[in-house]
Amino acid sequence: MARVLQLSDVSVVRGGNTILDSVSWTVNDDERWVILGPNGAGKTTLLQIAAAMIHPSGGTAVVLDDTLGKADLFDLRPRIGFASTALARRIPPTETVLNVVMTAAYAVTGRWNENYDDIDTRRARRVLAEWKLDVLADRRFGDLSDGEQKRVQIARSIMTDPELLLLDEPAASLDLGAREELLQILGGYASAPTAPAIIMVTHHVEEIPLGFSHALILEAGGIRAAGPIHDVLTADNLGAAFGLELVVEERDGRFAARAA
Ligand SMILES: Nc1ncnc2c1ncn2[C@@H]1O[C@H](COP(=O)(O)OP(=O)(O)OP(=O)(O)O)[C@@H](O)[C@H]1O
Repeated sequence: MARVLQLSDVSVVRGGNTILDSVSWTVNDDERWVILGPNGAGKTTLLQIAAAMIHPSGGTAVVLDDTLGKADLFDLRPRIGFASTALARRIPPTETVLNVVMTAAYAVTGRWNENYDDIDTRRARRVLAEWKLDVLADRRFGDLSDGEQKRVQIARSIMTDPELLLLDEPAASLDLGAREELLQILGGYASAPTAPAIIMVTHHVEEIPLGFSHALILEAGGIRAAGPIHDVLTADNLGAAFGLELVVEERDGRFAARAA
């Protein structure tokens, strides 16, 4: 077991607002975490720290082996897979699905004329097949459905075989069928012994795939609860974070929540 993320007293201050406040959190390489919390709690900001996209205003953040603020991020970034709607908006809609996934090998968005090795092409095609996208390889990204685009984003984020995979609301805006299809593939991926450490932000416990082992509930920039998923995703913890009485149920590894 190796540590992939270690935050010690991390704070993030933006425009005079404390967005994260003294967050201490450790993620190991055999753990798959889900982060939940109300709008504005700081979930995306926490993910940006883990992605080495921003530095903490205070405290220490070690991502993989590098301390943010001291390390050269050029080597670190390709070791981290990241999929979010904000990143997806930067993908040219006319680019083919195969190229969207393959360009991750060069950690670029917006430059689409690199010379690719056969090995990259083969790997991209294998990743596309794993994510049930092989038949769409030559289609334009912008012509895909929301569900297909979300799968392409994740396929792109795992193309480099990352040691840490970060997913910001991968199932947001999907219809029931597309959500379940995504969760099935993601659950299979997360459950495999070879899966990297994963941190996924979501708004709904129903969107947690199988294979996720830990949960962190963020509230107003601080941690309300963090640890093994069954200890953390309780009616008490979630009810307190969201400010209402909840019933939380788990069946066959999937969670559901509703007002009491
Ligand atoms: N650059 C910034 N300057 C000032 N405030 C910011 C900045 N970036 C984010 N914030 C504020 O920090 C808070 C946390 O934002 P963040 O996006 O991390 O929350 P979140 O939990 O992901 O929210 P949501 O669930 O709505 O996506 C919000 O109140 C947001 O308005």
